[in-house]
Amino acid sequence: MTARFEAKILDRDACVAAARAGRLPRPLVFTNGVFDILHRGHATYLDAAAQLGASLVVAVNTDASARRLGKGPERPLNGEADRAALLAALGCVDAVTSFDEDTPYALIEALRPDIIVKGGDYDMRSLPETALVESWGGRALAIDFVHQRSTTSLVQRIRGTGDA
Ligand SMILES: Nc1ncnc2c1ncn2[C@@H]1O[C@H](COP(=O)(O)OP(=O)(O)OP(=O)(O)O)[C@@H](O)[C@H]1O
Ligand SMILES: O=P(O)(O)O[C@@H]1O[C@H]([C@H](O)CO)[C@@H](O)[C@H](O)[C@@H]1O
Repeated sequence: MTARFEAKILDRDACVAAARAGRLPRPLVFTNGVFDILHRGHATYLDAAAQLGASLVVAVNTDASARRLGKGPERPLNGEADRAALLAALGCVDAVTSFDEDTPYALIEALRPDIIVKGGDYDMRSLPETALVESWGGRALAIDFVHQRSTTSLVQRIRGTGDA
């Protein structure tokens, strides 16, 4: 039996087609990231992101793209299919796709979301994606952290190398 949430996982072309056909209602909110070990900070942030619009698309870095971010030699711990599945299982997420580039710029250009968001650890003004979304009248927002959690601190705790 296939889990129902698997239907939310779309390749890039299908995700862009769904957005263009109105199957992802607007305002369309977009975010991206590795989401290696999903934690409460992610869940809270994604729910807040979803409340900014009518539908939420989350794009995960492919494993090759995630490895290039330099989070550690063993990262990502969870492969892209598993990371996408856990995100798709969240009720606040309408679609999950992936990107293989270093940044989601080209995907955002194709999807043309109304709002892009990242967590409060990002300065949105420094991201090239901000000027891109603003070029068609969209907005770029950072959502403040409510729960201090991170995949990196969880890995450190498991290893006994951190106090987080
Ligand atoms: N505790 C948190 N609260 C709110 N948003 C978060 C939190 N942690 C991460 N985010 C946001 O979730 C998205 C994915 O982040 P990311 O995968 O880097 O999570 P992380 O747990 O910080 O991982 P890592 O420690 O590997 O960097 C980003 O937009 C980030 O800003
Ligand atoms: O999970 P992370 O490290 O927050 O995700 C990264 O976000 C970057 C951000 O969108 C700035 O452009 C992105 O470039 C990178 O590929 C990861 O998705």
